Amino acid sequence: MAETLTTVSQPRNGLHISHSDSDEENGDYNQQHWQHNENQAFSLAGIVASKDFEGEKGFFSNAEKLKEGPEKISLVIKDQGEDGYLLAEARQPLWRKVSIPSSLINPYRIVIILRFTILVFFFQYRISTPVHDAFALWLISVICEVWLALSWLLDQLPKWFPITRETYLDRLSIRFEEKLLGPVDIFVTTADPLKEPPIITANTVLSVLSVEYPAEKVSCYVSDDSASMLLYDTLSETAQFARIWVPFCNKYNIEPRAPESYFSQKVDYLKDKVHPAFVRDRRAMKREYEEFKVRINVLVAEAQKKPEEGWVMQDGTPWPGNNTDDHSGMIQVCLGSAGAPDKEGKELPRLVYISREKRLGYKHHKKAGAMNALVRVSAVLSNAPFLLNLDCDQYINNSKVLREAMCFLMDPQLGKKLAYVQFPRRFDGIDCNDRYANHNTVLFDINMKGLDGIQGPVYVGTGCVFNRQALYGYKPLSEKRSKMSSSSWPSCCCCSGDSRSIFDLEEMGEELEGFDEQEEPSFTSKKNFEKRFGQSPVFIASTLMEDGGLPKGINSRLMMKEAIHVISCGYEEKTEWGKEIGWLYGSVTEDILTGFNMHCRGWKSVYCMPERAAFKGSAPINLSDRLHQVLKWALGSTEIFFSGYCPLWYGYSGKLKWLQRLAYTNAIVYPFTSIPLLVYCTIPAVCLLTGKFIMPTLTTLASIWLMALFICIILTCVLELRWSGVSIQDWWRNEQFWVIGGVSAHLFAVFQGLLKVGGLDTTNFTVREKTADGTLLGKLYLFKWTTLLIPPTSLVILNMVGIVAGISDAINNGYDSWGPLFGKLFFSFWVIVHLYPFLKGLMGRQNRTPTIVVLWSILLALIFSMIWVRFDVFLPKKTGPILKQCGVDC
Ligand SMILES: O=c1ccn([C@@H]2O[C@H](COP(=O)(O)OP(=O)(O)O[C@H]3O[C@H](CO)[C@@H](O)[C@H](O)[C@H]3O)[C@@H](O)[C@H]2O)c(=O)[nH]1
Ligand SMILES: [Mn+2]
Repeated sequence: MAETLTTVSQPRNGLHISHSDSDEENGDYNQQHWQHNENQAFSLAGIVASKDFEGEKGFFSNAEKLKEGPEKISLVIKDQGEDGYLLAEARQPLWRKVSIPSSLINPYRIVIILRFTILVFFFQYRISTPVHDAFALWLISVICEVWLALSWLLDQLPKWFPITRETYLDRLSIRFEEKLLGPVDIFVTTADPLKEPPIITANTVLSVLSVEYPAEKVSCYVSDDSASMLLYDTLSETAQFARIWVPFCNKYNIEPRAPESYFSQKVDYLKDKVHPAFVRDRRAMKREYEEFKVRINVLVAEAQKKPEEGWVMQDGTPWPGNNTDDHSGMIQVCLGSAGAPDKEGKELPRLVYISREKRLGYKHHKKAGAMNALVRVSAVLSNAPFLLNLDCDQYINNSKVLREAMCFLMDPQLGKKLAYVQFPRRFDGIDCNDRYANHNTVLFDINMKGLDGIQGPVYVGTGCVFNRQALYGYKPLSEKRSKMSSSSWPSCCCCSGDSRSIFDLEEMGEELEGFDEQEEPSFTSKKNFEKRFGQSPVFIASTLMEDGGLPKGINSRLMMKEAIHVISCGYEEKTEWGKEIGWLYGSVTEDILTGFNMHCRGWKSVYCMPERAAFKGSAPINLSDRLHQVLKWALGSTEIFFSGYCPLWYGYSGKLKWLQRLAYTNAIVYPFTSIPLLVYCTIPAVCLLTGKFIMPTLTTLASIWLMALFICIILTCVLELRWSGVSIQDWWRNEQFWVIGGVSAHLFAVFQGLLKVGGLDTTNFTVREKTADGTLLGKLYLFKWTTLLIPPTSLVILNMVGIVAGISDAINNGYDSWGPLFGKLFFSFWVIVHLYPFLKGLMGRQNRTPTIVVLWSILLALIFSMIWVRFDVFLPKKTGPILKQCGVDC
């Protein structure tokens, strides 16, 4: 293969070799490359705590001189000629937008319009025909109907342009040599080793370390908000185990690369493809993994009881994090380039343990705060241009996932405007019926595809690859720093030309003090940068490196010192962190808020659904935990609603597309729909009990409107399922859980949100508990009482009583009343059917089906006994008047 090697130096906005005329939406061909000074800080070993700097004693036993200067990047351009094919192939786009076939989408759109039109006529009829003997009931139900219809519209419109996308990983490899792929910093957040078992985190970390990507381009940062020595020890063990696990993964190209889930898969050794060497190695590896697990379990067991004098590290020094809420920042490089090749001598990705400083009196802002600390510390230590964010229980299930993301992020056109690539969340260990709609299929397979066709999917908190620059509060590249004097940098007067030179560390020599000796003009802009990013010159310098990489000329000791500095608890004071940059504070759903702010700035996002699920995580599978999770999300939304960031009135100066705004509005106001929902679930019971109804006797025209409406509702659903490929069962689960969550968690969220606004609520969410044995469903039947259960329980009882009362009443009043009763019963059954999974959850495990059967039997028994009683009453009733007459007469 003839190759021409061309060396190019680094231009500002990436190098444009070719001449494509295709537009951004199709990912045209241009070359881009990434300059990266790898591993500078990773030759360090030893735990670093901020207090150690106070005494100025170095912790860096084997601190290494840095490699000098940025490496020049070689671009390989395949020669024309026999390899013309490759060149042609490399010029092809890296991804393609796949529209939904118009035969599927157009009928869907037509039905939506039809449904909307019919709704208008329906409401015209509803409003013009009040029920006079039940006016209040009628009024309430009409208000609820209008409200629900609006919420439907809010949910429906953003699904107008659904798309899917296709990536071409082979073209990515042809176009970008391994060396040219963009480096990625991967963040794993943990907060509590008791609720988040270390073995789960270890699995996530192992899946990261063995990801199919050049090892020198991957750094894994594990954030530990609990400052637990258990996690720290676990990571050291994990680093050791990675030395044999990673080569095994690469050798046999296995999936997934999280050992727990890999070994729980069945392998058919009788299949002819299985090589004997593989069988042998797999067995050996399985044994190794079991031993690894035993070691972790020993650590966990040891960690159960904290010694009085606190934890002590292996070398005898006390553990700096003995007080979880008040401790210094800690950084430990568990795997670095220097001393950490794998068993076969190949380089491993870097693995860094981070525990940010915590002090009493400083808000730590939970996950968002942890993420921001990670953004800064990684900027100082590796500064990869891309970031992947994972919860500790979300492992990489598709080892090519980083390449998938690069197909978009490294696209020379789209990449400039792309804030993040979001992958769907998929889960392990959910009961096969998915009783509480944990898979969230409707969100991940319908709504997100719809958003992808507008401005991009919302950020869901995990499984998302970011463009680092998008987190720094900039607008997309075209109007970014080169025009810093404009809006985003109001008082910056001196940034003509290449802003990078302002903070070129090289000019300032190795010591940071160099920054303090800046001349006047740079000084003002330096002040602006500090106001924004905080007082770290190294960090500020790193933000100016558009393509990542570390500034040259600072040594690793300084880097570590800066790293500790940027994770100190006071670092964010008087800066824009959490307000304009990084993960935003102020809501328990920091994810929606952060993504929303990026979209407001004009960034796009992309939804990527590789065939093999990209990530997998755990989900709360029992009723109470699930309701609490939904409560947390809904409360997060109400918080945003009452904050300054409500999509109804925030960000009109920006570049948010209006359908995208509708989608965000929907994501924020949905908890409020719980109010009409609750009312509407109560109405049928009230109707049955009072014998009134929300509608007057139907005219023929009215029944036609009603029928048409029902048909349209069913049709939209059917057509939606057809274009999205979602199964009817998943959809139904989602409907059910929408009602269950609506009348419990969402409702509470609304009130707690209101209380919070009034400063009265102090709800604190702790970390959700994750189970290590994802395959065991024991927890599904775990029953914990929470107040969340009250409203749905009451609804069930109320409607059951209503049914009983209604039926007995009808029996009492003769067969004429069965007609109107049918309508009321229908609505009541509708409520009960939706709440059915809730009812099952309420029953708990003890004799699963029997209890439910018992319950139903009680209901039926009630009905029949009522019938019997009524018949009994019925007989004297008929004779009653006669008797009475008799009595009068006699
Ligand atoms: O003080 C904290 C609290 C939490 N976490 C981490 O944050 C992640 C999410 O917390 P979890 O308790 O698992 O919450 P979930 O309900 O599963 O969170 C979902 O919803 C959140 C809010 O929308 C998102 O941020 C999450 O990514 C998403 O998984 C976990 O890795 C935690 O370790 C921290 O690092 N520090
Ligand atoms: Mn989680």
